[in-house]
This record gives sequence, structure tokens and C-alpha cells, in this order.
Amino acid sequence: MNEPLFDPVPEPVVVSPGAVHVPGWLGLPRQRELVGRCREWVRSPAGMRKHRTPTGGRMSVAMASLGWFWEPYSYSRTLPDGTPVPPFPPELGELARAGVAAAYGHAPEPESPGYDVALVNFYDAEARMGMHQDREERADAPVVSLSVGDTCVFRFGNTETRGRPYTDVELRSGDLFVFGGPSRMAYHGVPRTRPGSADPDCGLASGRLNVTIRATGFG
Ligand SMILES: O=C(O)CCC(=O)C(=O)O
Ligand SMILES: [Fe+2]
Repeated sequence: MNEPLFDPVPEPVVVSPGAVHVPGWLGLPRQRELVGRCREWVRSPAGMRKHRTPTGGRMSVAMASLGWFWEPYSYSRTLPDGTPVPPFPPELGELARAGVAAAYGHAPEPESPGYDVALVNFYDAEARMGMHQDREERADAPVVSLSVGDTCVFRFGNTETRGRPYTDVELRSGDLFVFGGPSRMAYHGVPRTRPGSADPDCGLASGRLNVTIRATGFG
């Protein structure tokens, strides 16, 4: 309903070298499709978990891992109960490569390591994610992140410190964000979401869904 007859062509915005925001990359039908697929993927045993951190806290974002199990701050081949991690959906690999192409204007190099892990992150109104680096991977392939549901403030920083300089970007439903190259190790986080900002037609009644796709390089 109320979808434009012609989707505007998404224009990439370079936030810092190698870090590109593509607003509105996924239209509403593709957002709904992604939400539906994520609901299937995170059924147990993948499950949505709020991980403990080594300092004794608990993450406020609920997450599920596909392909490799990630929890602060390492990957494993099995879930904590020893059972296999649900497989990485090949369609997410394709989506990630298409995302890189949309952001950078060219597909990943054929020899670059394949995407093999996805985190499905769910933010309720209170959830946030502190400034961190995605540094548990051996491969340097760009990280590809997709957002559906409530808008969030995505804080994209520098490679040296959790603090300034950083840029606050509003990630809305359907937005793509890719960070690689000189930005691959930049600190980033989600200081807040904007509850109730989502178009209900995106497939989520409330909250924010983020799918982060990475290449581990573990082979
Ligand atoms: O939710 C987001 O946009 C960022 C997620 C993130 O940084 C991560 O899962 O490592
Ligand atoms: Fe991250």
C-alpha cells in the first residue's frame, strides 16, 4: 500500500573511505521477505540470545548466528550445547555480494573470501549496542549490514578509539551499510533506536532487525 510506482534509485553516500550507506536499498516487499526468512532462520536451535559479556554484563540486543556461532568475543563451530550451528543461508551470501556492488560500484573480487556468517540482531525499544570493532574474523571482506523496522542512530567511528571522531547516521528500514577497506576495523555502535518509526508494511510490528553478514576466512 502506498508504495511508489517507481522506486527511486538508491544513491550511495560515502561516510568515510570504505564505509558506504545506501538508503532505501531494499524496498518494502524485500524487507518483508527478509523479515519472514529471518523468522524461519532463528527458530530453535538458532534461537535469539542475549549474550553475556566477559565483564559480567548482558547484551540488550537479542541475536542469532547462522554459519558460525558468535558470542562475545569469538566464533565457534557449535552452539554452546555442542549441537551444530544452523547453516549460513546462501541467499544471504548473494545479498551481501549485491550489497557490496551497490555500495562500491563493483562486486567483491572473485578471490575474496566468501561470506559465511550472519548475525540476526533484534533491538527492542531499550536495546543498544556499544562501540566495538568487528574483529573476530580473519578475512578482510567488507561487512554488510541490512536494517529493517525502526530507524536507529548508527554511530560510525574511527579505527583507533571508541570516541570521536565519529559520524551519526540514521539507518532506516531498507537501508544498506557496507564497511570495508580502510574502514573495516572502525569502531561502530547503535546508541539508540527510534521506537515506532517503522512503516508497519516492512513486516515488523515493532523494533529493529539488523542482519550483519561477514566473511570469517576460517575456511
Ligand atoms: O545493528 C547494527 O546496525 C550493527 C550491528 C553490529 O555492529 C554487529 O552485529 O556487529
Ligand atoms: Fe559490529
